Amino acid sequence: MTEPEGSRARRDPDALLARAGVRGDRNQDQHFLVDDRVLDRLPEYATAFDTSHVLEVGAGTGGLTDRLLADAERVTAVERDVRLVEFLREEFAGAVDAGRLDVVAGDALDVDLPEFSASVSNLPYGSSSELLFRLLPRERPLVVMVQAEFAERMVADPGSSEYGRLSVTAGHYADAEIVERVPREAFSPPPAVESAVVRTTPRDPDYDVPEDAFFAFVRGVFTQRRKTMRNAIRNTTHITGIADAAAVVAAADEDLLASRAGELRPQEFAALTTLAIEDGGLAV
Ligand SMILES: C[S@@+](CC[C@H](N)C(=O)[O-])C[C@H]1O[C@@H](n2cnc3c(N)ncnc32)[C@H](O)[C@@H]1O
Repeated sequence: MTEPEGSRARRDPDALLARAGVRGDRNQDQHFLVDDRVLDRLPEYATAFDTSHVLEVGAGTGGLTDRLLADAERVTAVERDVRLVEFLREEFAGAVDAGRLDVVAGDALDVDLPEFSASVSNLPYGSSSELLFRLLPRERPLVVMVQAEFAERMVADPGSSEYGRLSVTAGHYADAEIVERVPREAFSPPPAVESAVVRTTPRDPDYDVPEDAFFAFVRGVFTQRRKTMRNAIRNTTHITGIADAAAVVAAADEDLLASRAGELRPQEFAALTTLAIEDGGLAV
């Protein structure tokens, strides 16, 4: 009989790599976590959350999957590399047969995602941004390993050089914090740069705005982050979808118009988006 995952010693990540018979391919964003202490800590960052169904994006050789199965009732692990999908299904056959693990083969940007209660993932760095734009709107807690510089952009405050569209998006959906920095040596092969673990806790924003219009506005004006908002609004109608930029500029607060996108708080973008809808013909 297969031992229940919760009661067994954790799998050695080097042994998993050896059994899988693969080497991480940098071109496929394959940097496997081989530091036991980091692997053990990742699920601990999610202990305050509902872990009845944990989503793991990019399961690799299963070092993290193994730790997640120890705590979670169910895990869905998405993996794009078919060799690794086959390996995971064999290595974790007991959990698969028990209905506790579903290994989904495919690109996490395209596959149908389940109704997960939280996600704990060592994300493929090349797709971190698109993956977060997919995961954050699901309004579930996330514990994600990303490049350190990316993590800093996620948690950045207005006025800092790291503040941008990613910070506004993360801040719209959640409180985001860096909980750990992880050196390159924790991975095989080591990535080019340091990594960090970010935890996001979902909450409602303290403003009310139609989301599609808000994100179209934010996406547009950040393409002109060196310009004042007055010029950014005028120059980006092809991205924002504003029909009458002059009307928005005429109605907007002078201080906001003289600022740059990197200085505005999410609620100020929301106020300008509302003007763009009411006066500038921005569709919702
Ligand atoms: C950084 S590795 C993490 C592996 C494992 N979770 C670990 O911590 O050791 C990222 C994994 O995501 C897979 N991957 C890359 N892009 C992907 C995508 N778009 N969708 C699903 N998996 C992807 C890679 O094959 C790789 O196994």
